[in-house]
Amino acid sequence: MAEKEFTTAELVEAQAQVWNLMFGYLKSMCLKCSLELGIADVLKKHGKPMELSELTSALSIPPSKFEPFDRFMATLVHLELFGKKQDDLGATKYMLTPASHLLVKDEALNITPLIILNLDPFICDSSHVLAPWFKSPKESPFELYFGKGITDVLGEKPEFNKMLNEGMASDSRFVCNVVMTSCRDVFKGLKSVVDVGGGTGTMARSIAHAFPGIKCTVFDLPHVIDTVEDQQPGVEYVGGDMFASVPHANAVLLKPFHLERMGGKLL
Ligand SMILES: C[S@@+](CC[C@H](N)C(=O)[O-])C[C@H]1O[C@@H](n2cnc3c(N)ncnc32)[C@H](O)[C@@H]1O
Repeated sequence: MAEKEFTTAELVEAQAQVWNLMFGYLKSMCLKCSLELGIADVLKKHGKPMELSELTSALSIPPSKFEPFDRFMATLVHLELFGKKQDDLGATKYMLTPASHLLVKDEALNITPLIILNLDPFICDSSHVLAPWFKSPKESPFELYFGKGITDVLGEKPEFNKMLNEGMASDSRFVCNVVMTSCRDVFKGLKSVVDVGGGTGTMARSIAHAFPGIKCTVFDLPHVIDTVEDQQPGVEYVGGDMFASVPHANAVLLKPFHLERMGGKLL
């Protein structure tokens, strides 16, 4: 059967689609840049919408970068990371949106450590070798890129281990808040819970705090459990390999597991 011919209009639309994919990484980099500049923190501290000149002054952006910064803010507004409105005098003012609220560092529910983790070259770089990975015997792109699995690298490099644990803990704080306010019923009747791959135990600590009658266990690889400094009484910490055995409990919590980080073993 002859291959379907595409119309010029379809191909022009397709080109826009491919361009969108081609430059998709810039959305992530804009998020990273806004975090590093501390735009959300400055807006939060100011307490009300800010004009561009106020933002550039608070962020110490030099005049030579005013124009690109203006375009950068327009991009962030387009991405709905920040909002803008005109005041009564017609001046454009920038403000926080729910998304940028999550970037404010001194807010309890900020998820900045998770963003820092996932946009660090340590995590991103191996995505450049996806194609060779499909044709290689390596278990993960990470292993192909770094020559060893992420667990081995984390065991050797405490700074990455710390970044991973802080990133996951910030995600857990967020999820805990949502679960504890909206899904409390799932814990009804439980006497014990084991958080498998529970990291530093943020989730288990919250459950133990909210439901003192539930025995909570954090189960993770030994090198992770060994680094937990503030082990809370009432929460048990157990090091081990989930593929060997898991401590017994009424319920098992798995949150969230990246297959690549598990060496692809769950695939
Ligand atoms: C993506 S993190 C999630 C951490 C935590 N559940 C959270 O949401 O913040 C995955 C966790 O699984 C742990 N892990 C990986 N392989 C494991 C294994 N074989 N046995 C137990 N834990 C493992 C990692 O050390 C890491 O802490």
